Amino acid sequence: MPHPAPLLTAEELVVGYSLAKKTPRRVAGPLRLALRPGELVCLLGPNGAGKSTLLRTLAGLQPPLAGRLELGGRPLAGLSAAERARRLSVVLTDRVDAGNLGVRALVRLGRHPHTGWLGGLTAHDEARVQAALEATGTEAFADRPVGEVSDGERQKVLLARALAQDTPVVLLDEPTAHLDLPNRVALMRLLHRLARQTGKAILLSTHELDLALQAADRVWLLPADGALRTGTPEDLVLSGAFAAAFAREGLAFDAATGTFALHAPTGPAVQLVGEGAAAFWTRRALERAGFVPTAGPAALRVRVPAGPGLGPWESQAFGQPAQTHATVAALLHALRGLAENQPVGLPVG
Ligand SMILES: Nc1ncnc2c1ncn2[C@@H]1O[C@H](COP(=O)(O)OP(=O)(O)OP(=O)(O)O)[C@@H](O)[C@H]1O
Repeated sequence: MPHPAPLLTAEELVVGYSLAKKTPRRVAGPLRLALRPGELVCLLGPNGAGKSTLLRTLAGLQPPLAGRLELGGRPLAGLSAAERARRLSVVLTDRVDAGNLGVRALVRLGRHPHTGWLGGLTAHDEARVQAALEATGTEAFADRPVGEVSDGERQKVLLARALAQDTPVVLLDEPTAHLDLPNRVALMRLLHRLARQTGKAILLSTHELDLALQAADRVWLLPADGALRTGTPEDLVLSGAFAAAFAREGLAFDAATGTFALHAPTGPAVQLVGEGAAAFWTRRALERAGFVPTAGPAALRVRVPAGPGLGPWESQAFGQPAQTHATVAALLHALRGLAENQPVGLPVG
C-alpha cells in the first residue's frame, strides 16, 4: 500500500538558536522528516537533545537555522497565523496565564481559527468543544477557572483546546509530564485512537520511553549528537539505536525486556522455572535482590506458582529438599540463606 502524502515535511532542516553577535547554536540537523496522516509519532531523546527546539520549529514558533518546512504542501513560513492554526495545533509545556478564564472558555478558544476572533461559536463549534472536553476527561471541571485546576488537569485542558482546534497536525511537548500513570496511559491511548480514527498526524515528545515504545507507530529518536533516527519502535530497539541514544555509563537498556536495568547483578544464578505474571514479578524480585535469574540449570532453583494469586513458590538448593514459600518476601529470605551455604555453580540435579 503506498504511503499517504505527508502532512508536514522537513528537508535539510537545522534547528537551533540565533544568538546576537555570536555563532548560532545548532541543536540538531540537518533533518529530513515526514509526518503522515493517521500516525502517532513519539519524539524521544535524552535531556537537552533538542526535542522542544524541534517541536517549536515545526510549529513555526521559532525559525529554523536552515532548511525547508512544509505544512499541507505549502511552505510553513508563507502561511498566515490563521492558516497555520487551521492546519496545526500545538500544546507546549509553558505555563499558561489564563487569568480568570474558565476551562470551557479556554477550550472554546481552540475554535477561533475556524470562526475568527469576533465570530460566535456555532452549534457545530460547541459540539466540537463538548467532544474535546469529554475525550480528555475535563468536562467534570469545565466550569472551574483554569488558574484553580491542578497541573495534570491543566495539561488535559490544553490538550482539549488542541482537540477543539481540530487540525490535521497536532504537536505536543511532553503532554504526559504532570499526569499520574493511569492518566498517562489513558492519554497515550486517546492520542493513538485519535490518530487512527481521524487520520490526524500526532507528534509528541516524551520521556515516557516505555509507554512510547508501546504506543508509537513511529519513533523519532534524537540522541545528544542531534543526528535523528526514525523508525518503528521495534526496529530502533532491535538495531541497538535506542540503547545507543540513551547510553550512559553503568546504565544499560535491555532489549529483551524493553527496560533499563536498575540493578547490577552481583549474586549467584538462580534457575527460574515457570511462566506468566508470577515468573515476570519473581524475576524482578530476584534481580533486585542481586540474583541472576536464568533459564538454564543453576545451583539454586525457584519454581514460580502456576495458578493466579500469591504463592506457593518453591526454592531448592543443589542436593537439598525443596521448600515452599507463601510470598516473594519469604522466598527471597530463604534464597539468601541458601546462597550463603551453597557453593555457587553446581546445577540442581
Ligand atoms: N532560548 C535558548 N537559547 C539558546 N539555547 C537554548 C535555548 N533554549 C534551549 N537551548 C539549548 O538548546 C538545547 C536543546 O534544548 P531543548 O529544550 O530543545 O532540549 P530537550 O530535548 O527538549 O530537553 P529536555 O528533555 O530536558 O526537555 C539545549 O542545549 C538548550 O540548552
